[in-house]
Amino acid sequence: MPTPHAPPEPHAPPKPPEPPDQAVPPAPRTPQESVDPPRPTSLEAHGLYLSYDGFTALHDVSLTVPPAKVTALVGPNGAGKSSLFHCLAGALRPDRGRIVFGGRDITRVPAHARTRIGVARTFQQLAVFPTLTVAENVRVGAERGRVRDPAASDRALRLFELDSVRDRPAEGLPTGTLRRVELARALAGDPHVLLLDEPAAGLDTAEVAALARILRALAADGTALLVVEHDLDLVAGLADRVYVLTAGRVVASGPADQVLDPRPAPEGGPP
Ligand SMILES: Nc1ncnc2c1ncn2[C@@H]1O[C@H](COP(=O)(O)OP(=O)(O)OP(=O)(O)O)[C@@H](O)[C@H]1O
Repeated sequence: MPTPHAPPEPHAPPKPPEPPDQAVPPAPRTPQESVDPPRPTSLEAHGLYLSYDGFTALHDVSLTVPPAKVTALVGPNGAGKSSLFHCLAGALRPDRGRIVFGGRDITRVPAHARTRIGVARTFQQLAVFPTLTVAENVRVGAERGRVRDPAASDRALRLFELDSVRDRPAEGLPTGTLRRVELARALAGDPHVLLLDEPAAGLDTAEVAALARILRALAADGTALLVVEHDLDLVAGLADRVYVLTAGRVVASGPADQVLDPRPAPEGGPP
């Protein structure tokens, strides 16, 4: 039975960066590439099927996460959102179908190698290293993402307004701050694609608004973003395209204002 890979063990020290994966040539990138948009690298799922002990959790699911756009994945509990997310991140391998990144089939590429070629993710359950400082946590993300430029971590810390807490251990910081640490860590690796699993969970209204601004800025800079999110107000204001998953199938997709349940028309108005 497939199970998602566990997030990094919260109390374990970070693993050292792994050697380059010979089987997966990295997408062409340079240290300067982060300031050279656009980066036309899409992540695509084609006809994915996934089952757990005979229960089909994903049924012929296709989706595209294009560069410079925010794509959202919504649906009721148990719809298969996490299953699809794990397939895209490489933590689960689909039974059938293909995952394609920048034109290459990466279906069999494991999660850690996907991070190195530019597909970064965050976790629904916060997975920061509690004894490391905020800056050290973010540097782990830079190392995982093949970024050697120390300025990349500093940029991510600044973007998520973490400079004032950069030397504090992650342990004991508020949830909203830790969520930003996790986002900064994912971004520090200079990913082409950012997969965000409920990024607004535990954030207050002001933090959600700030998050939306940052995510829009990242998309404007060329990053492909996928957001799995229950907060439909955030999705409505953020996403360029929304996929609705129900019982393991994509039942609707399109621009947010067309796909998300519109308010009922006023009585006597047009049908
Ligand atoms: N490891 C597993 N073993 C067996 N069934 C699983 C497993 N993981 C998920 N499922 C089942 O697969 C279906 C899809 O689950 P999934 O977690 O992907 O949905 P979801 O849309 O992310 O739900 P939620 O919004 O509640 O997180 C559900 O019916 C769930 O019970």
